[in-house]
Amino acid sequence: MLDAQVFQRLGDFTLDTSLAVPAEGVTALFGRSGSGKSSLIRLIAGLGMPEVGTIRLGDTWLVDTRRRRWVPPHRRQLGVVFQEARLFPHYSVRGNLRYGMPRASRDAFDDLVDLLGIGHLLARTPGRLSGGEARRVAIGRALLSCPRMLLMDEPLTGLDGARKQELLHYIRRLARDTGVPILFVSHDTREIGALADRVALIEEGRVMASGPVDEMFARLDLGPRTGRFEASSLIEARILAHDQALCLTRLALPGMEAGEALSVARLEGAVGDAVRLRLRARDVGVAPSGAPPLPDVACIPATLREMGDEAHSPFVEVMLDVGGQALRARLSRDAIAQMELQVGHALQARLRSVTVSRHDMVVVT
Ligand SMILES: Nc1ncnc2c1ncn2[C@@H]1O[C@H](COP(=O)(O)OP(=O)(O)OP(=O)(O)O)[C@@H](O)[C@H]1O
Repeated sequence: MLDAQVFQRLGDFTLDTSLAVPAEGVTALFGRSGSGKSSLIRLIAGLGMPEVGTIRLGDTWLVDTRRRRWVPPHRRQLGVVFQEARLFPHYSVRGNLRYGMPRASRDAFDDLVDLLGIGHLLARTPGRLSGGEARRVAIGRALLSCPRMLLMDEPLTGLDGARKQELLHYIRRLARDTGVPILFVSHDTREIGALADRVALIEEGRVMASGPVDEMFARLDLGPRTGRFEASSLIEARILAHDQALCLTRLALPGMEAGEALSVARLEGAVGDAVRLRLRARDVGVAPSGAPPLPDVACIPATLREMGDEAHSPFVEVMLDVGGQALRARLSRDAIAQMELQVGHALQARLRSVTVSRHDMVVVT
């Protein structure tokens, strides 16, 4: 859908990369501070021009330096949302949303207002909105311009935990219900775990790996290179039951035996809904197959697929296969030696319920 190949020098920094964003879902552009995320997004949005390169959206050339082609930002059919909402302060929310809105969007107005939960804010001015509300309005305004793609540069930065969760929920709904593909810049693995379908990892001005989010989380080689990509896995679970009295939801994880469940804080979804779980490697333990159960600990039959080789560390990251999905665990060298673990061994993965917080779960259907 979007293909960019750009070269640009910015002082001592060089952006020299390719990026491909598919026509559906959420693609996260992830990298450390100073890796070139904003510079790349600016070139795509048309806020700068590469020295050399091409940017193509579907079959439309936005940039082709060899042919001296450069489409200005307002004609790129891209909706852009930045960290700060950049609303017009003297217009009401309704006025902000309608500003520059093409006729074609009139029918979509009510649905989008509904989808973003901003109906009760329409008469207010931006000064009377919370940070999260203002960003929802900014997203609405960007979408009402009928964009072919939405670019979001760290739209959740600076929001507190609850507002962040709320906005994450709305962005997920947008991606699912509007069909507009989203390119989302973030350096927060939680956000990426909750939102992204694909991840492009940028380092020193170059996208050095990209792929489906679960595969990217599962790559042992990416952890040390990115620093902040905290070792974790994304696992798709299903809601088995809710326990109102105990305020719990019971989840079935892939490969789990009948009767087993992981109990987590009560979730909103219905029985049978899929839940995306982000599990930190340090919270996953292993035990020999057939080891006795423990209260509040879920057991999943697993196979040891891969072992990391971080030298000079007391810990080793290992990759387990649970029901066909990849689960990362961080084990001490001591435990590995005592259990005589080797690739191919069958064992049990163990998860304590309390290690999975609300921020690590998102209902996806
Ligand atoms: N106009 C400019 N002139 C000189 N250097 C620049 C310019 N714009 C960006 N840079 C440098 O380019 C590098 C990449 O910056 P960029 O803002 O793209 O990084 P980023 O990944 O978005 O970082 P962050 O997560 O902190 O926002 C940085 O070293 C920055 O100092």
